[in-house]
Amino acid sequence: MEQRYATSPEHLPGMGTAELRRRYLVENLFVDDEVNAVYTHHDRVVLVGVRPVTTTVALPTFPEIRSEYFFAHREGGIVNVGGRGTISVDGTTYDVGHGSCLYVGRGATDVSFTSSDSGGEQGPARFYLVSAPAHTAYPTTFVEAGQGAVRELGDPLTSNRRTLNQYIHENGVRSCQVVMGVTTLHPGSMWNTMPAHTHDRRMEAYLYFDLPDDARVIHLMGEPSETRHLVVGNEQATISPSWSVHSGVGTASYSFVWAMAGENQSFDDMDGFPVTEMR
Ligand SMILES: O=C[C@H](O)[C@@H](O)CC(=O)C(=O)O
Ligand SMILES: [Zn+2]
Repeated sequence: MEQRYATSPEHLPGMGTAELRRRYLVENLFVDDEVNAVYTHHDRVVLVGVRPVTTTVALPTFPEIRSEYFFAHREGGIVNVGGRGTISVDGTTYDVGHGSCLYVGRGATDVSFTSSDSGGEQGPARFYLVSAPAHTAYPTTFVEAGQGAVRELGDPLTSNRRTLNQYIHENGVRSCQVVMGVTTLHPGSMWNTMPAHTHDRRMEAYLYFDLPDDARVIHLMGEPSETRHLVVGNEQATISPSWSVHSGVGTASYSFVWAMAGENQSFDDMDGFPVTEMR
């Protein structure tokens, strides 16, 4: 498990491109038949990528979280950004298609991942797990792609028309900390989360997917008064500390999994600012 310690906004102006990417961009989560994990000390969120190809891949525990099994004192939300696959949780198997979401509650002991058709059009399943510490056990619950609470946002005239699906949230699948969903840009729209915001109560991670291989998302980060950018490829994640803007524009349309954890779960508890104040 890779350790990434928390940073403060004063650190940002001195960082060059390589350091920004090393701290806030996760490039290689999905490797054939492997489990890759990044521990971000921002709200103690762990990001995990699993890409089962030839075999079933079990979720191990990690020395860094000092627990007998991964979900001993954690919960997590999982979205499949690849081809159809299954997730087995203590003997129950969930059929998880592209864009569908499984919440796994604290106490789940044996969790494993399988691709249903790794040679298919969408390739092997790619399971993206966002985990945070949990104080109690909520039931493991599956949500089919598109069956969350839907918000239609933006306008094609400003190139930010998008459909947001909330899967794990206050009025949907319950959790201790993790709030999670998927946003899909409409064809011809390129901007996500513009106008942008921060939320000092929660960190947030974005995993961009369904982006063509030769396209990129220019992802903005930093305090609104001092922004930087990351150039992000398909199936790469960005870590956004509570003090950071998180908004991007693609060179093609795309989707992304957004996930948050921290002080509260209130989706609308955001700190907005006019775009004219950004620097
Ligand atoms: O705090 C909420 C998150 O930044 C995202 O849900 C925003 C988003 O998906 C969008 O505007 O497209
Ligand atoms: Zn946000």
